[in-house]
Amino acid sequence: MPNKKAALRMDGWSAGYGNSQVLRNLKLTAFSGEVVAILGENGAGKTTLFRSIMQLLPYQSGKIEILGRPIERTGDRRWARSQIGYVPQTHGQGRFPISVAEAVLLGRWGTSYAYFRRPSSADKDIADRMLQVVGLEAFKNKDCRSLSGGQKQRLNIARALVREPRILLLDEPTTYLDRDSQEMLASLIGELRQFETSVLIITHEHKYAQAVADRVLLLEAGVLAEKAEAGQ
Ligand SMILES: Nc1ncnc2c1ncn2[C@@H]1O[C@H](COP(=O)(O)OP(=O)(O)OP(=O)(O)O)[C@@H](O)[C@H]1O
Repeated sequence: MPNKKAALRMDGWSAGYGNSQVLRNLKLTAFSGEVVAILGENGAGKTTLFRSIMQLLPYQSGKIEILGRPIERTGDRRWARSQIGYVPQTHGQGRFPISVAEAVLLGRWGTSYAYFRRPSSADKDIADRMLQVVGLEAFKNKDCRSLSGGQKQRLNIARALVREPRILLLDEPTTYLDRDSQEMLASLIGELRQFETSVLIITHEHKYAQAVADRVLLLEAGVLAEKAEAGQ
């Protein structure tokens, strides 16, 4: 059951590229511990919505609040990004000869350790915990290049989770997954509720959205609308 603290609030939000407006007057609230799926056809503006939430687009108009804090200035934007975990659609992992555990630990880079600071035992503990959460514990010493597509997706999620984000954005997480892996991912998303993270998933798979989300929203030509209650 999601608690009713808003992790993200957008109101009257419009955004786009240069003179073109992609998102129009959008209103969106996502609560802590809630899973929200955003459905939309190609070009509907789903990625643009994620870019907006991550404060990567120039401001057009509207209000956005993360954990109750209005995001207005550069410092707010930097802080907002530190609260958000993003799992991209592409694998992105597996190009370097490092272990799965090391790849997950890299997710902590820039939080508690960076250039002249080594990862602490607390960093390593949280990396171990998230490896367990995503079910990759047995693979921790394996070369991350040897993982399957579904396992790489899990690794990406663990790497986002070690930053302890309050909002987790999953961009088309099922793209490279077979049915079994899709089901495993659905149960993993369910488990994420325990962290009181607000999970936003963009997808164009209606059935998957209904199965994993508490709420399903439909983005059509830059306009967001409530679809149907999940599970109906
Ligand atoms: N960097 C950009 N510069 C200009 N226009 C862009 C840019 N990125 C996206 N667009 C345009 O914005 C609109 C929405 O794109 P967006 O990538 O948000 O859609 P999407 O719903 O994620 O699509 P898909 O399902 O195909 O990934 C499209 O018309 C696209 O051409």
